[in-house]
Amino acid sequence: MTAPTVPALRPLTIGRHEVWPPVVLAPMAGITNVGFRQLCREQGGGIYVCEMITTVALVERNPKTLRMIAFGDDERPRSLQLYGTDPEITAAAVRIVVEKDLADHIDLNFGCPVPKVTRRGGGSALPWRRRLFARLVRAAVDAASPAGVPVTVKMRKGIDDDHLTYVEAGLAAQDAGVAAVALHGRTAAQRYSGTADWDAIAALKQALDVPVLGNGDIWEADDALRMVAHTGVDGVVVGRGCLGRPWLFADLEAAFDGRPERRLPTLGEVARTMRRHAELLVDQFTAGSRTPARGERDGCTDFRKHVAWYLKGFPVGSELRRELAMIESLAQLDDLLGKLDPTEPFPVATLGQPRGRTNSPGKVFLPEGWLASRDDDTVPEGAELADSGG
Ligand SMILES: Cc1cc2nc3c(=O)[nH]c(=O)nc-3n(C[C@H](O)[C@H](O)[C@H](O)COP(=O)(O)O)c2cc1C
Repeated sequence: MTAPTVPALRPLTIGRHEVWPPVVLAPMAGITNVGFRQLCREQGGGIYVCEMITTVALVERNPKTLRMIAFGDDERPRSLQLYGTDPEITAAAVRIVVEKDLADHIDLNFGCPVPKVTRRGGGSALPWRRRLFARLVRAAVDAASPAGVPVTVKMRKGIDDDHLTYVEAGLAAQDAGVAAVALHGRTAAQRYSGTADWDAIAALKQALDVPVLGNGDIWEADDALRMVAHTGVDGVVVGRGCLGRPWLFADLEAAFDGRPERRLPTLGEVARTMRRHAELLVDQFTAGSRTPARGERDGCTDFRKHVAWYLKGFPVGSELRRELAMIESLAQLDDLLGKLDPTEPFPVATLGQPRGRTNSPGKVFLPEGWLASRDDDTVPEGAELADSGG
């Protein structure tokens, strides 16, 4: 396949931060913790967004939440995603971030499609209540701007095909002073099914003056170049494509630099990446643990969910896979990784294939009367989440 022609390749500018390549690791709850981000950052440049933090938990100084806000010493910009539905609570959370210098960039989550969130009017349901959306974004921007901390929003196309909000919400966010708008080209009803609508991303890019970031279905580096060529976006946001494949960030940097991609890793190289990932998670959990033994066990437990993604397509027996997905220590991991055939070539048939969450479309649960309440700017009751992550 010939490389797509990319119109304009410039560093991505978010406030005063200039980032090359114009690549963002999508926030993924339960995944993009400090250990995983370090692993990805070792591969290539970009913005690497922390797991989602809820504004209520931050304002209440929830200890688990405060531990989740962790960055590497050399991580710049320190990028944090907040989830909130109440402008005042969001502003209070942003003020804490700014006053305590917890982050250099704040992203607001308006993309979450899970029923627990949308049935209370939060996440991807919220932009529908357009006045509240505008008020919320403005509250965050006003609280962050005195410190020069840029605020961005990440959203979906809308609730479903009959209730699209993205252009109107993008313009409102721009008016409120955001530094960029990211669009995942799916509706809430689509969840993670079907393909992302890159035409919608192109339409948003046409409509806005602030940088637009495109999100959805970047599985390989070529996909990122194709998205830029198709939509003209200023940067790409990569989620599931890097699950079990953190080297995607090296490929993306090479692709944006116009260098050839690295050759695909053998199973031995994948095993070394798995070891590095587990080690970084153990470091992360040990830092927040009472004992090193506890930290090692918790780090290994966090690593387990990644095993199947790393081994996807490799001829590895189910018993070994099962054992790897139950590790409790790095020594156990070393022992099991030693049983893999290091010369096994990469399963090329898996290239470009969807990974991670691919669940089917579903009904979007909304608060009663939600669709009839576009201009109601009251905060939906009970929509704040007390707990971060998910
Ligand atoms: C496990 C998982 C957790 C996610 N958590 C968040 C989140 O906390 N905040 C958010 O804005 N999006 C979240 N997302 C959505 C991703 O950021 C991204 O928008 C989506 O996966 C589409 O991009 P992709 O096709 O590159 O995966 C999550 C996705 C997955 C798979």
